[in-house]
Amino acid sequence: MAEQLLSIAPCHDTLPKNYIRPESQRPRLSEVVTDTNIPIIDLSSPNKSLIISQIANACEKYGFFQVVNHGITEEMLRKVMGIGKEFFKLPPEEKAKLYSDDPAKKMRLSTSFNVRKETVHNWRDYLRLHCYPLEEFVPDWPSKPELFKEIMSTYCTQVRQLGFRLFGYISEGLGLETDYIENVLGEQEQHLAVNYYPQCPEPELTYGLPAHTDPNALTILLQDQQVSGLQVLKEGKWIAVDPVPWAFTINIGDQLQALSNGRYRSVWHRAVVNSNKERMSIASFLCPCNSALIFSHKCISNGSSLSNFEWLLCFHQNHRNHELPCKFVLVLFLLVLSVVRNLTINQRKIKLHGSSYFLWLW
Ligand SMILES: O=C(O)CCC(=O)C(=O)O
Ligand SMILES: [Fe+2]
Repeated sequence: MAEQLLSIAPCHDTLPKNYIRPESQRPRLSEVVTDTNIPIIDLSSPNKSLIISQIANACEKYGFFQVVNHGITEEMLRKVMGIGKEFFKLPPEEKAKLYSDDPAKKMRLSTSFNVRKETVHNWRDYLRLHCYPLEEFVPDWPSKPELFKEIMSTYCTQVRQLGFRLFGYISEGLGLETDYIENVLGEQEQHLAVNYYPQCPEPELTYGLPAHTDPNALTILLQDQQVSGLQVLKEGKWIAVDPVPWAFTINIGDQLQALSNGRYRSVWHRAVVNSNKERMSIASFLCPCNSALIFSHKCISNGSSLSNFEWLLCFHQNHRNHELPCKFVLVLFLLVLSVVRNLTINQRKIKLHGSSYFLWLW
């Protein structure tokens, strides 16, 4: 029901019960570290091998980095942020028309994460759009605000180009051909999420988005310029990734972790909320095409064939939208496969990602 949208509901003085996390799962905001070491990489440097090595280093150590002088103009980014904010200020009846809680929908305005299944909600509304190929999806995008389609489609095209440039640097950093990752991922899907986190009466008790890794290949995030909220997990501590003016925050997703045989990490991250300012972020997700088989290159995986971890990701990618009985068979198949095949990467990683895989799948 559209009334569940936080951007429609009247302001709350206290946090409604169904947003309150159990004590042990709360964000403990006072323990968050402000680490200025999350790498900031200047993409305009004439020294390409320096860019490649900085990105490789960031991917291995952090799984996260920010890029500046990335080629997308400040004017464009201001327009995108502006139109996103305008969208969430539309009158309730306009937003209600776009509301859906069906995760299979390729254009939906929704709230929290998956309101149909979850017991505790997140303090977030979001507009989720499929963006590639544009001509297929743009006709169904919101027609208000008036310039929404025009600005967002230009933005998506530019972000895609930036993503491909980054794939080139990441491939080279792994010792592969420049176009290796682009070729493996195939005719990539691209999704966009405009995340809107309203002011929250009790930010200590809830999340905008709880800890997760991104299941796609690469995420290109435009953060709110005024308000921080993104945090990444490093060595057991949550580190705030404060916005750098008009930078993009880039993170490695699970598919690139698999492709790099775990050398580059898809890092746990979360978004927290605050009591005095609303926040917005715009995430662009580059995803392999549905038929892509993600496995690590033999140079990275020491000549081994598909590991279980890679199989999990392949199956996740290809079957995540299937109905429950089909998923059940797939999970059984995976379990048998796990036993039959000798694991080629260390057990701990497989277990960790196996469990996050099961979370997505269900
Ligand atoms: O809002 C943010 O800073 C994080 C968003 C995010 O992690 C996501 O959309 O997957
Ligand atoms: Fe994320």
